[in-house]
Amino acid sequence: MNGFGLVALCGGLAVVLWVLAKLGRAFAAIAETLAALAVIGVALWALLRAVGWIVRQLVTRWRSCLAVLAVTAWWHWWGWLSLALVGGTLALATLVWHVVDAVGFDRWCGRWLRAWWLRWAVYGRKLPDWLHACGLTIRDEAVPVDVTVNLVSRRRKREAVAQARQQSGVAVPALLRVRSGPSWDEVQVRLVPGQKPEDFDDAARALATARRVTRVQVREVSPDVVSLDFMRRDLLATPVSCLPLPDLVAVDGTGVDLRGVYAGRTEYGKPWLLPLTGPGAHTLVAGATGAGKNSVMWCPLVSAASAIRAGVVRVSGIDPKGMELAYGRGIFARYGVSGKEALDVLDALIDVLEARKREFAGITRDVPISAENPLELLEFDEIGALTKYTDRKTREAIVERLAILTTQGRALGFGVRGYVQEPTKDTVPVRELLPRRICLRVTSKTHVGMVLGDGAYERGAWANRIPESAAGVGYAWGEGIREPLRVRAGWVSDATVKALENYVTNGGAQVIDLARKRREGNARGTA
Ligand SMILES: Nc1ncnc2c1ncn2[C@@H]1O[C@H](COP(=O)(O)OP(=O)(O)OP(=O)(O)O)[C@@H](O)[C@H]1O
Repeated sequence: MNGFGLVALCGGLAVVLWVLAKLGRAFAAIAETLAALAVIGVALWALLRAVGWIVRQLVTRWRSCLAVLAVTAWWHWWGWLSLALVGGTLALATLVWHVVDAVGFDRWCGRWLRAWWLRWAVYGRKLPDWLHACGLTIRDEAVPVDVTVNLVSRRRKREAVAQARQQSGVAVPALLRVRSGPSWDEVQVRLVPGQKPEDFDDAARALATARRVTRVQVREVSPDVVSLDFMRRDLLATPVSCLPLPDLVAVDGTGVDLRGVYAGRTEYGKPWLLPLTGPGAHTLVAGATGAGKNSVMWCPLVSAASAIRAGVVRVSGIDPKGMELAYGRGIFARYGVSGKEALDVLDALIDVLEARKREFAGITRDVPISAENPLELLEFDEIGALTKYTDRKTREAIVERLAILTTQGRALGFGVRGYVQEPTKDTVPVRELLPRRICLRVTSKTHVGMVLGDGAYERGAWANRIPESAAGVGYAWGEGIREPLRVRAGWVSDATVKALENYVTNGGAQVIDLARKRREGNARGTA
């Protein structure tokens, strides 16, 4: 290579080196810019997430946020000592209030504090896990599941599982609201697409186990919101009393609303009202022996005592056992024990029904209840004894008359209430004609469906699990009750039945002598 070639080579190398150096600098500047942009981007992203979190907390937990803000502001301006003093005084005042007036405290303060605490400490933290464990989450199958479990500690493990669940596309119903009553927590959740309220019905028992309570009631609040009601305390654990008999002197009118008379207490601590007239007055009460069917019969009668006394309600009784109703015989205007006597009672009622039809046809669509046209209430104890376990002719005649009374009776002022141990269609052929159903303790899960209808057990009517010690406890469903309602009938002692008899008869039984009427009728027929 000559001198010129060498110079050209060196020159070329120098140019390449210069270009490379320029390129290196340009790349370094680009990389620096990208790194700076990445840092700014990450910082912005973190900031946005933080702002989003704060806004979410402010919206969803505004009370807690306000409390934290107030405490911080107090600390900042007036110092920790005054804050501790005020906090201590408030805590002491709350404690005294609770001790002096527990009911008032719970109503005005306790339930808010408890709801707030339960949301933070229990439902907010644990509900997503319970819902997931009970199969109440929806997983997006398109996203691969990647669960990482950290075994270091239970808390870290739970966080890791929760995070894994989030990352794996699992949609968990959102917790909307927690309310806490004296015995129930109402926890509202929003369903995720793909879920239906029935899914929660099916999981009710599993949820109860997860929360370690004996009962969970699922209520549909709106199409996509359900309330999971957790029963913390059983308000029906002890017997419920019936109403006292009215003061004889004080009663001028009847003062009884027959569309809803007191029959006991509901599991929510409210009075349980049963209609004796109007839609849904015909009632079927089912329960195994000793379940407390008679308190469902006596308690409303005690509540309607002044109306019975005033003649606005006329009670008839069919008592195949000849024991239960016989104890308050004077209360019943008509009374029968045997199949034949039962037919007499039913025929007498049908006579009144026909007479009312003739009198009111074309005048009114509903017979007004009054002393002239009283509510004719039929109490039919052990209905199965005469609708199944008797001779075929009597059985058919009784079923036929019951069908007439139940299908035509409502508008004409008649109410039929039947009590049965075995609620099969075979035993009570008129079962479907008694729309209001009450299921006390029964011996089998299938009986729950027979009494309350399909799906009642799944929706929380666990009547086969009522303990023998809880006589009078049962589930009511039908007419105006959206979810099975746990109730306990008011306990009526023998002395109260006697007092009721004495009260409504004004000291002496006023009964219609059906046998004499029949004899008179026969005599008229022969003449
Ligand atoms: N509401 C109630 N609260 C507490 N105890 C009750 C209640 N109702 C009934 N009992 C008690 O339970 C027992 C059985 O009640 P009851 O006679 O009403 O049962 P039943 O369902 O009519 O049984 P059977 O069909 O055998 O006559 C009674 O001894 C009574 O003391």
